[in-house]
Formats: sequence, structure tokens, C-alpha cells
Amino acid sequence: MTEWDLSKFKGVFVAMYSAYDEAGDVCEDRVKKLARFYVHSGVKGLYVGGSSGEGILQTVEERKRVVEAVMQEVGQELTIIVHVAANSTKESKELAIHAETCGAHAISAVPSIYYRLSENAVEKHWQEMIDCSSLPFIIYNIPQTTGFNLSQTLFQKVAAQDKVIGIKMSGESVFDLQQFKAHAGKEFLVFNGPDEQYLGGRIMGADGGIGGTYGVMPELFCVLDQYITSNQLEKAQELQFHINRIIKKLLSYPSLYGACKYILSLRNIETGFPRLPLLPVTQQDYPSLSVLNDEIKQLINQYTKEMERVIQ
Ligand SMILES: CC(=O)N[C@@H]([C@@H](O)[C@H](O)[C@H](O)CO)[C@@H](O)CC(=O)C(=O)O
Repeated sequence: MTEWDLSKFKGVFVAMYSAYDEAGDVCEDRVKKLARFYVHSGVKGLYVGGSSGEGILQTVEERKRVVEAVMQEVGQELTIIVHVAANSTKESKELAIHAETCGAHAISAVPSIYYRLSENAVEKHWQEMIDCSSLPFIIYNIPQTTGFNLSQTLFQKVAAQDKVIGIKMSGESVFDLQQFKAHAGKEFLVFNGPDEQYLGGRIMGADGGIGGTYGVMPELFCVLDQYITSNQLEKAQELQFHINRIIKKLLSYPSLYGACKYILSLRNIETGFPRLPLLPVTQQDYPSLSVLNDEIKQLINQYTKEMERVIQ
């Protein structure tokens, strides 16, 4: 039996985008407004400083300011998972200790990037973070960006510890996701990573998901999750298809994050541009993004109404 309350980690987690001011600096007010925006959307929590949050492009001090702002604003209302991995173990530990000081609910980390690391090195990197705070730890496996493909052997070694409560599976294979779930068992959380496969991931064992595009349509992912939980799989498939049409369009812009941030601005949530080398969208993209925003709003309207009818 695990000592952790896993129920607060089951569901939809928005991988929060960065929030900068006009000069491109971290802006606490904007971080808070963005975090607050998700409170009423029905999501379970936020994943802070991950890929979508551009943690890896920010300084340690900036990352701390983001976490502090999120915790102050919504730390009592949502479950907050903080991605603490930096390239050095030293900085990652500093961020892990800081997350605990701020009252975050869990930490999470990718392997260090750039160097081709052995499994022993990645294990040591993660273990130092696990040991330096008393927070539960969630492995972040995203081989397509880190170049490190987590093996079952290393996974089972790391996951055997009570403090390691889950894994965020951002690789594309639903089979891999299922294999991790099968080995770790019921009392171990698996988060679906690819938003395009939320339905597939959940059916194959994921307890919820962490995703970036949830940020512009959190309501749709919450309804999708409810369809799955209540076994309405045809409705779930229909909605996932709509979502995927949106995601495919979002992926056609100079950067996914730039497109999503612009859509947020159309919903009165200013977050600035993504930080270089991630490209912003340009003025010529604005009209089509505005059309896409209307499409998202229409779907949110339609599906939240349908869900209300089902619940009544
Ligand atoms: C590679 C990547 O960035 N994957 C995203 C997805 O949310 C992704 O943006 C989405 O599926 C669109 O392809 C997440 O798995 C990453 C994530 O949650 C994060 O921001 O840490």
C-alpha cells in the first residue's frame, strides 16, 4: 500500500505554458492569471515548468518565481506538479527543494539532455532529486526530445520506491504506456503524454493525462475524460477526433506554443511570445488562429452542454 493519496493525481493536468511580459521576462501577474483561468475549467491540476512551460529555457531564479506565483494563486485549489529537471543535477535539486518549500504536491523530471548519458547516470540524476525532498516523484519519459529511451529495467528499479508514484509517458507508443502500467501495477500512476491519444492512453491504462494543448481547450479534455470514465466510448472517440482536428491545425504554425499562446490571448489571457529559439506566430497567422479559436469555443459550448445534460 502506498502512503500517498493518489486520487488527487488522477485526471486532467494542464502542462502550463510560460507567461512573459512584453519584454520577454517572466511576469508573475500573468502567470497567476493563467493559473486562475484553469481553476474553473474542471481540471485536476497543473504541470508547471515542463516542455510547454519552457522550464528548460528559463533560469533557475525564473523557474522559482513561476512556481511561487502558481502556488500563491492556486496551490490550495489544484494539484500542482513541478517539473524540476535542469541540465545539472545540482540545479535540479535546488528546484526540487524549492518546490517543496513552496508547498507543491509532487515533483517530476526528464533526464539531463545534451550528453549521451548511461542508464546509471540518469538513475543517479533522478535519485538525487528523489532523495533531496520529501515530495513524491513522477518520472518524465519523453524520448523524442531528450533522446533517452527509458528501459523497463531502469523504470522498474526507479519505480520500486514508494516515493516514486508515477510516470508521464510522452512517447508515442500506447503499447509502451501499457507495458509500464502492467509492470508497475494499480497503485502507480501513468499519465498520457500525447494529447492526440488521450483516449487511447486512458483505455490502455493511463490514469489521466498531462498535456500542453489542454491549455487552450481544458473543458474538452475534461469532458473527454468523463466520457471515458462513464464508458461512453463512441462519444469519446467523436470528441477525440474533433480535438485532433484542432491539434493538427495548431501544429501547422511556426511553433505550437506560439499558436496556443495567441489563442489564449484571444481569450483575454496574455502570456507573451514563446522564448527563442522557439518561434512566435506572426501577424499573418492571426486571422486563421482567430477562426480556430472560434472553432474551439463552439466545441466547448456544444460538449459542455451535452455533458451537463448527461449529468442532470
Ligand atoms: C512533445 C510534447 O511537447 N508533448 C506534449 C503534448 O502536449 C503535445 O504538445 C501535444 O500532444 C501536441 O502534439 C506534452 O506531452 C508535453 C508536456 O506535457 C509538457 O509540457 O511537459
